[in-house]
Amino acid sequence: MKLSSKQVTALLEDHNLLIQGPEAALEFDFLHYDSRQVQEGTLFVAKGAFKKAYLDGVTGVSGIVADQDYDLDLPLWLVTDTQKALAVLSAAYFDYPADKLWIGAFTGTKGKTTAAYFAYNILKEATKGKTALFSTVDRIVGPNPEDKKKSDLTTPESYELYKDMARAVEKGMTHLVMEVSSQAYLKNRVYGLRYNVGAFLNISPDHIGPNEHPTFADYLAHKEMLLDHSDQVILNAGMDHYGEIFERAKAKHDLVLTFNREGADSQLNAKPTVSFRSDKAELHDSYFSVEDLAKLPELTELTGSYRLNLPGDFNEENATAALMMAALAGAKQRAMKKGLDEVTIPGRMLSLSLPGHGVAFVDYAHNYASLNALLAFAKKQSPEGQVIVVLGAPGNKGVSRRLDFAKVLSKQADQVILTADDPAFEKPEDICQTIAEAITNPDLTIHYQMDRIQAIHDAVFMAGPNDLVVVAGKGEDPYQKIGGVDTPYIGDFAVVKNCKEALEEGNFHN
Ligand SMILES: CC(=O)N[C@H]1[C@@H](OP(=O)(O)OP(=O)(O)OC[C@H]2O[C@@H](n3ccc(=O)[nH]c3=O)[C@H](O)[C@@H]2O)O[C@H](CO)[C@@H](O)[C@@H]1O[C@H](C)C(=O)N[C@@H](C)C(=O)N[C@H](CCC(=O)O)C(=O)O
Ligand SMILES: Nc1ncnc2c1ncn2[C@@H]1O[C@H](COP(=O)(O)OP(=O)(O)OP(=O)(O)O)[C@@H](O)[C@H]1O
Repeated sequence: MKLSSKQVTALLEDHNLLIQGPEAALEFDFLHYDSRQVQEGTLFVAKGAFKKAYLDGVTGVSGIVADQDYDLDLPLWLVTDTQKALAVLSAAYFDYPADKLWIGAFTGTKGKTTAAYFAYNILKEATKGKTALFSTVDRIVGPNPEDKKKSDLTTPESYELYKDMARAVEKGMTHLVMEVSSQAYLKNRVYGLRYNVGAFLNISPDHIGPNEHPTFADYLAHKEMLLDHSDQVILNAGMDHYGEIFERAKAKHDLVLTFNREGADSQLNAKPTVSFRSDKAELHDSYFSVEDLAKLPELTELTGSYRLNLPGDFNEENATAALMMAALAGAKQRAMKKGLDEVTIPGRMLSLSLPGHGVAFVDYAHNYASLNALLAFAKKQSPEGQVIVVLGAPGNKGVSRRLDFAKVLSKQADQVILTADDPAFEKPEDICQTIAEAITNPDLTIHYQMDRIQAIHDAVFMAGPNDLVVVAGKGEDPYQKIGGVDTPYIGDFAVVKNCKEALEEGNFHN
């Protein structure tokens, strides 16, 4: 893969990004945006919080794309937007891999990872293993263990995005399911990228603050951009702000596919394209049915009953979106049923029965909307027992979550053990104190245990046979952020599993 200076100039001109470029005819063997990755013959894109000092002593850069003249004695392409420039150049450098893949994208405040795993599992089945997944948890570019790596961002930098797409194409993948964060649009990581299908799951205030979105309106506007860049769109007709989001979708699409729970209030007085209903909600899985009310030819495989290998009524919503996306990609019902029947997602709604101590859920819920959905489900499932929650809140970020958690706990929990959750540079005791002080329900029993492993043990120990233990916030995260360090942690699910094993061996003591 190479780029010529002529190509670079033409690409930047085509996208109206070029202010001024060099005359010399050059050939670049490599493209990058990080000085630590430079190789011989690199065209370097200086983006974001780049500092000239990063290139001190670095050899190999033979041209630079920047939005200012760093006085580097290198051929310079001066551009209006370096992030867009990186996206455009990366797509070309990796030979436009997006054009060789069917791409389905999910956005929303909650459920992106879950719905993406559902659609991936179905499409993997439907395409006989030729589906890739770019999620917050894993990036999977092929069928073998070495084709899977942990993600650093929900939606990667454009360069990484196209690099991994190219790897997926090289490995024979034909389909890709990905998550698209609002930040990806804000930072132009997905500038110029089109999706075959884009699904909008829900929206509630989140990601508002320094380095993210200045306001909710800005957050929503960036999420809505997915609708402009998708050939077909799927909307949850039950979500907040549906009217506005529907209008935005309608402006670009003759047909907007929608879904809603059977019997839910119809927003905009319109019947959704697809409805779903719970048939049986269990503690470890759920059974639900989906109906294509609009009788669209592209959704003929959809109508039917499904078993979802995960509990949570909100997951039926995620699953319906995933089923619609898979149907639009041409999946057959057999693949849809099998995909959902077998799916598991790292750290999302993992459940374990604890002999004599009820059932435990380990879940990644870490903001108001997700904790509320999770505890509402848990409360519904344990009419005879108590909901015992183990949680904390992170330090030095998302401070408003502390009050949000107190609000949800006050409504939906019977006991809470407040503990550490990525305290960073704050004291977990202080964070827990803030949560406790905002709890308004005098009947909610509050315990404190800063050692997270011990806190989970305590919760299991105090749970009776009809109780539910909910361990929220970290899922299977393998570390705790303490000070500036990612301190290894065995993960909430492993702790609960150890408790279960000890209970089974009659060896569980507190
Ligand atoms: C605010 C934001 O989006 N920042 C992202 C952005 O940072 P940036 O461009 O300023 O890059 P930087 O890391 O500060 O460094 C500046 C430039 O200098 C380069 N550099 C840096 C050091 C060096 O020695 N040499 C060098 O050349 C870097 O490669 C970079 O190009 O680009 C970086 C990758 O190029 C991202 O890692 C970084 O995400 C940060 C880590 C982040 O936490 N982002 C969060 C807010 C985020 O994007 N979250 C969403 C999820 C939202 C959701 O859950 O819905 C996501 O999509 O993950
Ligand atoms: N449709 C939904 N509505 C409300 N809560 C949900 C929904 N789907 C999932 N959740 C809750 O949110 C948590 C996070 O889900 P998931 O990781 O799928 O969302 P996400 O959009 O990828 O989140 P993030 O942006 O924080 O990574 C889950 O563990 C669950 O508790």
